[in-house]
Amino acid sequence: MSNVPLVRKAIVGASLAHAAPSSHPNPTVGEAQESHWTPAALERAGSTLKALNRMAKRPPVHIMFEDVSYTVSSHKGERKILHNVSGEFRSGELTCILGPSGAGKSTLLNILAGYNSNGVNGRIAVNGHTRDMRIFKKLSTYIMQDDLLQPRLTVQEAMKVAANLKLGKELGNAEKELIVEEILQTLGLWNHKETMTEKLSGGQLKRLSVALELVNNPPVIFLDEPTTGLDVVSIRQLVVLLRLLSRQGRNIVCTVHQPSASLFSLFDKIYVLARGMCCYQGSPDMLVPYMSEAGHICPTTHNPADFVMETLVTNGECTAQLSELCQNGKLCKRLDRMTTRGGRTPVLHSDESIQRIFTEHVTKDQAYKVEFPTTFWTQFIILTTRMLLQNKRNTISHWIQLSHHLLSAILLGSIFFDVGNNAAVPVVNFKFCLSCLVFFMYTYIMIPVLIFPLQVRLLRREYFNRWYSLKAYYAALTVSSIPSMLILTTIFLLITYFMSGQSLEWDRFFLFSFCAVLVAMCSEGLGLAVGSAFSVTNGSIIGPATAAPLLALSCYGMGFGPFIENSMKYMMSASYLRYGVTGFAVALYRDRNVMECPIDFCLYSDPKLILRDIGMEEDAYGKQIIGLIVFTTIHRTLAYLALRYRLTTEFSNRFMMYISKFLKHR
Ligand SMILES: Nc1ncnc2c1ncn2[C@@H]1O[C@H](COP(=O)(O)OP(=O)(O)OP(=O)(O)O)[C@@H](O)[C@H]1O
Repeated sequence: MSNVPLVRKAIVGASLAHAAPSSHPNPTVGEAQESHWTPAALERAGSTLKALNRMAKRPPVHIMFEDVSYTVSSHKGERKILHNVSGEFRSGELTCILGPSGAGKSTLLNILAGYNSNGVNGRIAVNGHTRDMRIFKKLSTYIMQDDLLQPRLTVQEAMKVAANLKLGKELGNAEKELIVEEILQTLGLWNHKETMTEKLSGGQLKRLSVALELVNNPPVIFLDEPTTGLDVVSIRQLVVLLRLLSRQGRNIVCTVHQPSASLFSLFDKIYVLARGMCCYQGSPDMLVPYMSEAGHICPTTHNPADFVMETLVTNGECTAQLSELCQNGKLCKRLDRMTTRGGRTPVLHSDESIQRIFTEHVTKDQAYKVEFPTTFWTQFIILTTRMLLQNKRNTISHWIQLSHHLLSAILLGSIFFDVGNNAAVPVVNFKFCLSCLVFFMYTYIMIPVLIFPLQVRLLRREYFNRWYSLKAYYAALTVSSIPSMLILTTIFLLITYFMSGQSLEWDRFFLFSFCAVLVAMCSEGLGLAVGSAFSVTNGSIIGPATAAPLLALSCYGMGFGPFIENSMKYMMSASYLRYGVTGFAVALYRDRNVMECPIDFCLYSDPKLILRDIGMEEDAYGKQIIGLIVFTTIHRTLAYLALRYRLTTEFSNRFMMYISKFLKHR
């Protein structure tokens, strides 16, 4: 391909280097405040990111990909989303992946960040070596389009958690605080450090997403549509910020829908995708000459980004033509000497020097240690503290749950008022046990089914960016839910147990309550398993649908206990609810004195007979507790595996693929 002599003049837009000098003695403190958050202030603020620069130097990371294709399978057959695209993204550069909607931008970013691996073919290399995901994940961070931030934490608290998890013992507390302060000041968030994350504006949220991931100074940052939903000023501020971060030696790659002309000129490199093919790769200045070479002349008054998008969308043959011209990304159009509009020349390492620095760091640098920066216990303590703080601040949820437990307890207490020691109505008291069982089952299955899918989205970014291990998160999740569960369960039981007139023996109350807590924990485990694997909509169907047969099995045999068939006994032992209801009944009736009989004759004055006729005569309390503990462990392990599978692979894609393959072969 011949070089095009025509080099388009600098495109519209204020140059960073033309910014006026600061009058503030400390630019990071004064000028990065929101009201003065100009590109010039940012540029100067960035140069004073001393704390970040003091951290372990990260090697330049240069990403090269060759003939990358991505195929998805569905019931309609296979569909190729990316068609053997190639390209390279270099350290010290800010790259923009551009293209019409549905071109495959997010898909390419997902693949390069390592978020998608299923159905991907081709070669992805990091500094000349085939990418090792375990190492690459430590060097890169991925800020996704729909990233959610942890709620009920202030900006500073969120940053502190990030620093404690991501920096570990590498630095002391004072240094971590300094880094947090500097990043917040640079990103114009220092004045909002006490603001709760859910109260931040869209632009501030995006900046906080970047700030959280900057804490450990990653050499590669991927951002999917960071400018979506922001106004022009915020977009510009964000891109200027990314540009200055790239100037510190980072490799920053983002997708942008439709950059304005001034924004376009801020990127060092443009990678144009259309219909899963690369149509251009190179500096923004070279795009117009490149298009002219292919016979598409951009009017001088036109924004080159708009022009290329319009041409690709309206001219069907243009995609294939441009893709051929740049060899689907194998060719990169650069100026011979790439100078920025301030006269500064970014240092672009030759492949050999990058290779050398990389190899040195592989052996020496902390960055290449594969383990997490903190130990399991540190992660567990930080995450448990965060979850307890978030739970404590969720006052609306507390009131809802407290009201739910109080009202349900009063309702059940009223329905079954004083039936506990009445030998004339033993079946009614058994129904009381069943009602308590249903209460604990539905309450504790449905809470995680409804809440956990959102938690999974919150967890996704932190887990993918290796803040902590899933085991530590899961252990913290389990432990942090126990205090409120214990308090609410005790309130419910105190009311219902005494209102329903059960035997006033503390040991019976304790055994009944212990069994109730285990039913609640076991149900919560089941709810977590459903919430980990399914969306709220599907989970709301699957949760109760799973519980219904278990409930039916738990009360089978009422009235004909001695005649329950062996096959049914086996099936009933597969329902954790059977252990629960048996535990309740045994706690109330085993080794108990004769009950009161307010009428002439009561068949069930002897509690032994009740246990016999509901088929629980032979059942020991300890066996029920062991059964509940075993099922709690099974449910919670299933939940952990479902969560892990969902976070580490494209679970739903694979699942759908297997289903479609299965249907096809029938
Ligand atoms: N797992 C999948 N299954 C089926 N189709 C998929 C899958 N992932 C992506 N696609 C399809 O691939 C195409 C490219 O999707 P992608 O999200 O990468 O586009 P994009 O360029 O980021 O679009 P936008 O700018 O609108 O976000 C779309 O048509 C999308 O429907």
